[in-house]
Amino acid sequence: MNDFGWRALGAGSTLAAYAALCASIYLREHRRKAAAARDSATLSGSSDEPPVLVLFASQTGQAEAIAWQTARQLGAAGIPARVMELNALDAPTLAATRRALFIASTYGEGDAPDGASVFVERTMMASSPPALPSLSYSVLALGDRQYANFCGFGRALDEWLQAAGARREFDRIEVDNSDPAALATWQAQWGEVPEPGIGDAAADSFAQWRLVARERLNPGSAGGPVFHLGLVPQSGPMPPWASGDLAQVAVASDPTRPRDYSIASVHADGELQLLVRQEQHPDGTLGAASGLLTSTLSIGDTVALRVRPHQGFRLEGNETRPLILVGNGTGIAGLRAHLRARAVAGRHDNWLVFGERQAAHDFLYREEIEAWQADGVLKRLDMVFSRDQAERFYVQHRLLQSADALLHWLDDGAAIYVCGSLQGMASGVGAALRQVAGDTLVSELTASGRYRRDVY
Ligand SMILES: Cc1cc2nc3c(=O)[nH]c(=O)nc-3n(C[C@H](O)[C@H](O)[C@H](O)COP(=O)(O)O)c2cc1C
Repeated sequence: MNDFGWRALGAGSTLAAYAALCASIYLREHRRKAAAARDSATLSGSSDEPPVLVLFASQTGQAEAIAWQTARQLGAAGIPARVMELNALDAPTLAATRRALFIASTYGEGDAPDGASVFVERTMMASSPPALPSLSYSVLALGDRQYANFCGFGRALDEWLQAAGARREFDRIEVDNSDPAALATWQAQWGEVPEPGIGDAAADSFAQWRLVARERLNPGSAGGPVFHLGLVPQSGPMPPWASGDLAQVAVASDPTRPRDYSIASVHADGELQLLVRQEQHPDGTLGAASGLLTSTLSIGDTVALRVRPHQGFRLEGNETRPLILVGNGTGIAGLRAHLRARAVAGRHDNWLVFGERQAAHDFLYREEIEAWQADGVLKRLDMVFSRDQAERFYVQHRLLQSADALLHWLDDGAAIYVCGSLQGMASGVGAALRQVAGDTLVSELTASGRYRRDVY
């Protein structure tokens, strides 16, 4: 599942049930975040009723979208609600809370998503965890049964809350991908179900996009073939997106699991570009989505696709900071979109640390990266080819070697963006960062949005 350029297993089909909603209302919702809590408060029957905390633990935004929708539903029922990322919650606030709803996804191998990692470290693993005798709570756990630790984090959170003495208001609900029944059960708990309900109107938001370009970028590679693709809508204008966002590709043979790809271009490019590694199964057949995109489709053919906001990997909030961009393989896609955005914005304080196998075959987007280096869009470039020397050497090793520079950039306020394989690369980069900068600083960077990951 590593580095095939898609993350279908995880981000697939619950998204299918949400992405249309998200696509149409996400930006509006984002702007309404501050207003939402206020709205719900004014809808409350009694002004001194403390708000219900609606807490989300999210990696790619699904749990967050459900949290906002749940808060709106509560507001409509006259119950004031306050939405918060779990990382923003501290033990005293939780201990003082009477009612909380937790919406939590699972990543890695049963781990918390990045949006909860600081809460796990500071509160769940604290040597003296808080006592929560006055808290009544419910958990909605998002996950995918294809993973061994189905809903692992949601379950761990539920158990931790029990152990802290909190009272379960409703039994934990576990959502396997788009399972509409589970989502409907969750909604039914919070009063009248709004129109549209969670997941409604999702299926029709895919549009047909035409493949206008396809080029293999790594001929001769020892790894799977990697293709750069260009797509434009078959009709109508291109929908907006920001660097960091994802594109979902629908697969006819597997309609409940659309595949997510990091968008490699910016809107101003006039083309939605993807970088796709062709996945080959042991029996020789190609991966459903990667095979469709890299082999079955011909130039001029169309594919069902939609843009998916990925708030957690956007540049928002870090526009004026130096950027350290770290990745491997097809992870260059998300980093390239950010670098193209930075070039347009005239921000040249960018450091790219990118890993692949061999310079001769795997230097993806070589001309572009070298041009950025030449014209200063990249202030620093570290290309790390693992197989060009006797000992395997990866991006995390380069970061360790460059500890002084890393600390210097962080001192200057840099934000770190990591895109690519979760196993091996992103986990190794996380460990290297902790080794160089210390656990406390890394937690602070995560909590303040200066350490963001698009990993799969
Ligand atoms: C790399 C990766 C690892 C995942 N690991 C698990 C897992 O161990 N257990 C599980 O139930 N779901 C797992 N998932 C599925 C996600 O929890 C699920 O897609 C969830 O709905 C995502 O919600 P979010 O967008 O709020 O983060 C994983 C997904 C990805 C992409």
